[in-house]
Amino acid sequence: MSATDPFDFDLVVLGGGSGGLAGAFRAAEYGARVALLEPGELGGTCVNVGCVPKKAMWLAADLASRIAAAAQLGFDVPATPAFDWREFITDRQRYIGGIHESYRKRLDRAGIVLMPTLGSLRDAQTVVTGNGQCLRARHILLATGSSPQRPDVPGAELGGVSDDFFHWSQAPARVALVGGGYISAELAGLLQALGSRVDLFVRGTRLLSHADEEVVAQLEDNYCHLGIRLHFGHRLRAVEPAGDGRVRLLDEDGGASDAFDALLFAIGRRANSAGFGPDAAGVAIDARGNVQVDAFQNTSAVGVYAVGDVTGRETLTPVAIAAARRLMDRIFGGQAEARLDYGNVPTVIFAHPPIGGVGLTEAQARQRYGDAVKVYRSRFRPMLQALVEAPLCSLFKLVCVGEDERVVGVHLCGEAADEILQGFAVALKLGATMADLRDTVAIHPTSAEEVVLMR
Ligand SMILES: Cc1cc2nc3c(=O)[nH]c(=O)nc-3n(C[C@H](O)[C@H](O)[C@H](O)COP(=O)(O)OP(=O)(O)OC[C@H]3O[C@@H](n4cnc5c(N)ncnc54)[C@H](O)[C@@H]3O)c2cc1C
Ligand SMILES: NC(=O)c1ccc[n+]([C@@H]2O[C@H](COP(=O)([O-])OP(=O)(O)OC[C@H]3O[C@@H](n4cnc5c(N)ncnc54)[C@H](O)[C@@H]3O)[C@@H](O)[C@H]2O)c1
Repeated sequence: MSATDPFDFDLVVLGGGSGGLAGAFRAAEYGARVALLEPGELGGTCVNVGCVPKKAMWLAADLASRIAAAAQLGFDVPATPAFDWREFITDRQRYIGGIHESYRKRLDRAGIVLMPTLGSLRDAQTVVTGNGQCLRARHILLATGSSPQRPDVPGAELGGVSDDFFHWSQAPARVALVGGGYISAELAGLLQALGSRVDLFVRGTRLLSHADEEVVAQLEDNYCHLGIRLHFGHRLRAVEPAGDGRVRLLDEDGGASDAFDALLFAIGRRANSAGFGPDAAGVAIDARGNVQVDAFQNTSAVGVYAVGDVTGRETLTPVAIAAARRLMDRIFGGQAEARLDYGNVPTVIFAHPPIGGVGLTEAQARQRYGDAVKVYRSRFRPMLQALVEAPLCSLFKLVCVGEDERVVGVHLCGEAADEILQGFAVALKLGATMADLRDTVAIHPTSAEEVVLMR
């Protein structure tokens, strides 16, 4: 702080996860003096108990399926190979340790002051650290993320949440998952592939209510073929012990489930908005606990901003990162209109096979454009599945509107959907039409070519 500058920092960031780190680095690139407060491991949910360890487990599960396919195709490998989960986790955690280390080095190089502490707001320009130190800040970024929820039913403490899953050291023989969203869909596929028998208990009538219904139905069909048991319309009343450390689910109709070795709840997350003292700075929180922000990530307190899961908007890592970077471009980079366009965010669920989409689902498009909607679809067996004579199918679907058949939705369920979607998300954002796709020469033989060959 200079004699004339009342501020210790140009920016103080609460939270060293996806959004907080991205904001801190971008601000420092513009020459801002930045402090980052993070009481836990750098990288937040994504790096430690989210995207990264999840994708590692997904890769292990994908390998298991491919080894099984190899056994059918003449390779001298066992059809159900032994998997040393503990050894894999050691490798996974070493990889994550490398990410922590690289963040630490980058923070050092960027001159960002890292404080291993919780922060709270005293007012809109003052952050108090865990040991009572006051930091005067010209700007404050809230990037405190979210936490997994448990249902409010008797016995809920007998189940775990996704954070607990990442501490497991083996595949339980029988696993129950409660919830029909991203995490349930992902963990069901990977646990089944790694040797567990999975039952999925869903309150509604389908998985993944945000995604295209027909494409989700294809995933559900594939899951049934893989032996995952789907229980729709399940209203959980309680969880009770079933002996030997196992548990049983009781439903509101008086039914009782089989006994399970492990139970995980994946029923959504709640913003970490209570702990940093929003009231002291006049930061408004909505009824669901999310920090309210406008289109420029401004909270109701001048000079205080929020990005990522704590805002409850499109709670995905790349969204938190993009929102934080654009915010810093605006505050420190002189780009007065910089803000994230929350439309057409592509998203992938790392199920088996993966499922992803960008733009409007068919139902959303019909609601908005009525009869002007035209849908193209291709259902096919990828070559590897056909070679091993497995019943698993892919479904790729394009949602178009108007006479020029502008593509407003791309929805893919199938092998490599996770890698294929990104490029088509660019095409959709640029306003591609069916004619543009058809005018693009296919890459053969791939799954991706189906997108440009639809008639
Ligand atoms: C199991 C799982 C899998 C996921 N998979 C994907 C995926 O494949 N792709 C994807 O895009 N997204 C995925 N997500 C979502 C993604 O992880 C989040 O959207 C993303 O991490 C949000 O970033 P964030 O910066 O808002 O919060 P976080 O990454 O959660 O970081 C918040 C940080 O703030 C810290 N903190 C909290 N309170 C304070 C305080 N008062 N002061 C200082 N620090 C504080 C916390 O310790 C934490 O480190 C997944 C999530 C889960 C749970
Ligand atoms: N691949 C990815 O990008 C990825 C992966 C995992 C998580 N995430 C992010 O993390 C968020 C949280 O994931 P999630 O799966 O916990 O939440 P979710 O919002 O995706 O799904 C929650 C599910 O739980 C159900 N539910 C809610 N309350 C319930 C209750 N009391 N009893 C039974 N069911 C209940 C909902 O109907 C819904 O099906 C996601 O919304 C997503 O933004 C992203």
